[in-house]
Amino acid sequence: MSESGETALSFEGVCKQFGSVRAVESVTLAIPSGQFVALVGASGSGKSTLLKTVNRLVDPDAGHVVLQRREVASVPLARLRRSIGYVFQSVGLFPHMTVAENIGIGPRIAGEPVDAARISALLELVDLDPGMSTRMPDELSGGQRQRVGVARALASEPSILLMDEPFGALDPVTRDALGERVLDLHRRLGLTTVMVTHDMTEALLLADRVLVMEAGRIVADQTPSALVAGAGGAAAQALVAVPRHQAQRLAELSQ
Ligand SMILES: Nc1ncnc2c1ncn2[C@@H]1O[C@H](COP(=O)(O)OP(=O)(O)OP(=O)(O)O)[C@@H](O)[C@H]1O
Repeated sequence: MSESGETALSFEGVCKQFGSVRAVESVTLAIPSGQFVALVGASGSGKSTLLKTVNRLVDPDAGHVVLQRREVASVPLARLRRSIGYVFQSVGLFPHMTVAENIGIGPRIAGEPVDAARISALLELVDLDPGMSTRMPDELSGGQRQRVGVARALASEPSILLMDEPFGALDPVTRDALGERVLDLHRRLGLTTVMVTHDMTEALLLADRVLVMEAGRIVADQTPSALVAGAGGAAAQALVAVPRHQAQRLAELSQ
């Protein structure tokens, strides 16, 4: 972790309701620059909704979201989204565009197209052969597509990376390798990263800090080592019980 002490992203009393569902309920939180945060919790607890308030895919009913000292609501939408790398589970590559065109789409829309050397460098960042730049998305494996999604998210040189279940659809080996790669990029590029995941093992192994959401609220805010040591309360410990139990069973097998 290379935290500068400066706050990169903060939520102040953020609320979002859909009809009668209180998806996000009074979330107040500050994320220092350079931190890798995992956001975990049961399905429907509000993780994606909270993440989407940062790039304004969701506008809160109340409260403020502040990114790099500017309230996101006051930043022109295109500029805001260019300053944020966003990776989501379904990747959303354009099927009729090559890998290179997909990676360069953000800068191109902004009128600052990237050259072939930059595309190659971005592909290398995510461990893909630059020769893949001319392929179409349907000529890639799921893991390769997700790597292209990460390269695309990094193309505008964002300082913050938001990931919503980025590895959810991948096999465990690919998932592990890509998680390590993203952690490496997070460190090397000095990013601030917020990752939504259902996988507590992934959260514990990748993040500096784990936030647990329940019914729209943050109910635990702990380091991985504190969580493993038993901190965070009942909801957090119910999630930690899964990897703990698996680790015990594996240890028994090796005896
Ligand atoms: N656009 C929407 N319209 C109506 N309800 C919504 C909308 N988006 C989310 N919700 C509801 O808000 C609640 C929180 O949803 P959200 O997607 O943030 O949860 P989550 O923790 O990310 O869930 P999952 O882990 O299943 O992705 C859920 O009850 C969901 O049905």
